[in-house]
Amino acid sequence: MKNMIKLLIVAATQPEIEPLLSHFDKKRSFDVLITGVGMVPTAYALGNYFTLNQHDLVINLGIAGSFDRSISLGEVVEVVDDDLAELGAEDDQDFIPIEKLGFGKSRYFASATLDQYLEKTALKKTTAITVNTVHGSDASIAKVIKQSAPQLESMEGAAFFYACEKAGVVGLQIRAVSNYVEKRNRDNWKIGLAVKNLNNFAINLINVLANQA
Ligand SMILES: O=C(O)c1cccc(C(=O)CC[C@H]2O[C@@H](n3cnc4c(=O)[nH]cnc43)[C@H](O)[C@@H]2O)c1
Repeated sequence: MKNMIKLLIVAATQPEIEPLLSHFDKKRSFDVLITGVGMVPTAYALGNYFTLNQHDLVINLGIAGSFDRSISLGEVVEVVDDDLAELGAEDDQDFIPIEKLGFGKSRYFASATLDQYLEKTALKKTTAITVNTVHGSDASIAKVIKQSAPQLESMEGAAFFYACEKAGVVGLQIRAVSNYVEKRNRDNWKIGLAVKNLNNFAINLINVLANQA
C-alpha cells in the first residue's frame, strides 16, 4: 500500500477552492482549512491548526493581484518570497522597514518548491507582498513599487509562510492572478478565470501527489 503524502490545502475563502472541493467531493484524501481573508485570521487559524495537526505538505491556494504586466490575468504562479510590506514605520515620506527598527523581519519564504513534487512545471516563481489594504490608487501603488518592487500582492501569503516557518512545516503558495494592481476598477477583475485556472492546476497537482511516495 502507498504511503500517501499527508496534505493540507489552505485558502482564505471557500469560493477560491470550490471547484476542487466539488471535484474530489467524498473521495477527498486531503484536509482543508479556510482561514478567512487577511493576515491576522490566517496566522491565527494556522497557528491554532498546527498545534493540533501534522502534515507532510501544506499548500496555500488563492487569487492575487499582479503589479507585473508580463504575468497574464488568470495565470497561475508559485509565490516563493513574500513580504509583510506594511510592517515598519513612516518617517515623513520615507518608510523604515521592521528590520531597520530592530523588531524582527518582514520577508518570509516558501520552505519547498513545486519542482520537488512536480516533474514538469512551467509556473513562474514570483515575489509578493502581503497587505491589509488592497492597493487602489496611483500614488500608493507608485510608493510600494519604489519601496519593494513586488510582482504580486495578496492579503495572506506572508502570514502563511510565517506560520509554516514558526511551526517547521513544509509550505508552498500557489496563486492565480485575478487582477492587475491599479487604480480600483473592479470591472477589470477576472476572478472566475483565475479560480478556474488555479483549481485545474491544483486538481492535477493533488492527483500527482496522490500517486507519489
Ligand atoms: O472587492 C475587493 O476590493 C476585493 C479586494 C480583495 C480581494 C477580494 C476577493 O474577492 C478575494 C479575496 C482574496 O483575493 C486576494 N486578492 C485578489 N486580488 C488582490 C489584490 O489585488 N490585492 C490583494 N489581495 C488580492 C486576497 O488574498 C484575498 O484573500 C475582493
